[in-house]
This record gives sequence, C-alpha cells and structure tokens, in this order.
Amino acid sequence: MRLETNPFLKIENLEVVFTNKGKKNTVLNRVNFEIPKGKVLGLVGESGCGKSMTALSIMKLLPPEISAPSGKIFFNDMNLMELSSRDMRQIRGKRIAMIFQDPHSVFNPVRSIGRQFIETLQHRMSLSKKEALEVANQSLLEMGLGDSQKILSCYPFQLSGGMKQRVMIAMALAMKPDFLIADEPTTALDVTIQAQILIEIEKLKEKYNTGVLLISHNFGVIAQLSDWVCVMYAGEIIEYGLVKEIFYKASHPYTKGLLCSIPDFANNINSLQQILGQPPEIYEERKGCSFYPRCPYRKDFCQNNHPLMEKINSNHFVSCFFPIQY
Ligand SMILES: Nc1ncnc2c1ncn2[C@@H]1O[C@H](COP(=O)(O)OP(=O)(O)OP(=O)(O)O)[C@@H](O)[C@H]1O
Repeated sequence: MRLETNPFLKIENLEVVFTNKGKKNTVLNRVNFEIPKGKVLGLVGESGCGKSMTALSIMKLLPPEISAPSGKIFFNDMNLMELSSRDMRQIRGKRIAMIFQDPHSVFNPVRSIGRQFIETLQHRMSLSKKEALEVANQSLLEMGLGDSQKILSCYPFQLSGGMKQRVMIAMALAMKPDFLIADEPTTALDVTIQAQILIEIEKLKEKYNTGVLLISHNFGVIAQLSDWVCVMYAGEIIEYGLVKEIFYKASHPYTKGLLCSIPDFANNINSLQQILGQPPEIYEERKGCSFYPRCPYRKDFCQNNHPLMEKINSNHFVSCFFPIQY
C-alpha cells in the first residue's frame, strides 16, 4: 500500500503478538501507513482496536508485559526498531512528542508542575531557566490556562484531570516537535477547550510543518484536523484514504457503520444506527475476516478467508472482499 506522498513517518508490517497462558494474543496485525511532513493522519476505531498500542510502538513504550513488536518504523530514514533505548531517549520529546491519553501517569506527583515543565524544556531544547520559564508561561496561556504562574507552582494533585491534560499538551507543543502523536488529546476536555486544543495542534502543523498522528474514536475530531484517515478494527487497518474519500465514499462495512453511528442532532437523531455485536478478543483465533460476525454484507467466503488491503484509487485503500460500491 503506497501513497503518492513523501513519507516522514512510515510504518511497515507492524505486528504486536504475544503469548499469555499458552494463548496467542494478537494486538496489532500487519499495520501499514505513512505520514508526510506537515500532514495529519487520523487513526480511528472502537475502544480496544489497537490505536494506543500503535502509538506506543512508535515511541517504543509498549508495556513490559507485551513483547517487542515486529516490522519497521521509519522516522525519516531511521528505523526506530533498531535504535537502542539511549538513542530513543534522544528522539522522544524534541523529535517525536506524544500527548498521552491519561495525563495522571505523565507527571511525577512529588515535584511541582513548574519544575517538571521547565526541566523538560531545559533538557530537551537546551534553553536557559529564564527562557524555559518564558516558553512555559506562553505555552500555558495558549492552552487557555490564564493563571500560568499559579499553575506552575502547583503539584499535580492540585490540578483537575482536564487541567493536567492541558499542561501535558502545552509541554508537548512547547517542544515544537518534528512529529506529534496525539492519543485522544481532547477526550477529557469540555467542547470549548477541545476546539482550542485542536486549533493549537493545527497551528503547530502550519508553522513548523509538523507531521501528526491524531488518535481518536471521535470521527468529528478526526474530520476537523486530518488529511488522511486510517480506520482500525481488531488490530488491523481496514480502510485508509484521504479524509473526504473515507467520509463520502466509505467502502468497508465497518467504516460505514462507524459513520452511521455518529449522532446528527441537526438532522434526524432517529437515524442513528449501532454496529451490533462486539469485536473479537485479542486471544481469539482469527481465520477469516475479523469483521465477519458483525458484517451486514457478509458472504460465506468471508468466514474462512482473510482479506488484504486493495487499492480502490491512488487515494483510497480497503481490506474487504465485497466493498461498498458507489
Ligand atoms: N498491558 C496490556 N497487556 C495485555 N494486553 C493489553 C495491554 N494493554 C492493552 N492491551 C490490549 O491491547 C488491545 C489494544 O489496546 P489499545 O489500548 O491499543 O486500544 P485502543 O484502540 O487505544 O482503545 P481505547 O480507545 O479504549 O484507548 C486491547 O485488546 C487491549 O486489551
């Protein structure tokens, strides 16, 4: 699957498979995508489909109980899979920054926010303490945290979850990374703040030509910011294309189902449809198409045969034997 782009981050055949109590667990299976500089790729899918595991694989921060991934992750011409832990520490932060889903795990509880923020900037961006303080203040203001001095003097437990989330985003954006991974950056925030955060990510992309992997289960957030979209199901990319291709010509029955399950309050809320059933568990053996048990368009052939990604056109790929035709 090749896009007509100049990739900056390129993932080839990423697999995360591990054995637990004698059972094979498939977390990621043959994940492929690429992101050029200055572009946003949205990764969307139901809870548990493998979005965060994809992000953590890129950062080389998978939980220790999950064995190392296989495949290739190219950042520029460097295969991150081959880097030592020491070299990877040089990449994280300044080159590739990540906004984590859970802000609580990011901060050290016994050190003030200011100390953590300023030391990170000093260390990653080689700034003086005074310069780092200025950048930290400015960055917090841009995240809508007006009383930045007070925030910097607080300890993590003194901030609400939403505030901590915004401080973490401010820290990631302040480093002006070459590449940003934003894992559900706005889920914990109210809608006005959500919009502000998305605008700041957009500004970073425009100003510094930053490539972005935006992870969300919310198609609205994805549509707002992304150039390209990958739809993930049960650890696999099942559809991939330009945002307008995915929204107006969704070809995989799962993508179509996801789009039909978005509430449309302006029109008819009664038209809301749900995708019946549940995705397979990671330990379940998969022979045919993973979506077969839930697919409204399934045929017997799909039960025992696994589809591969096929090109619909140069901007759209789908992994389905019987894609929806337009
Ligand atoms: N520490 C772990 N050990 C074993 N399996 C795990 C671990 N963390 C996650 N998983 C499994 O990996 C799969 C993918 O999880 P992942 O967190 O990537 O999903 P996600 O798409 O990001 O979901 P969400 O939107 O809820 O964050 C899930 O089936 C999950 O149960």
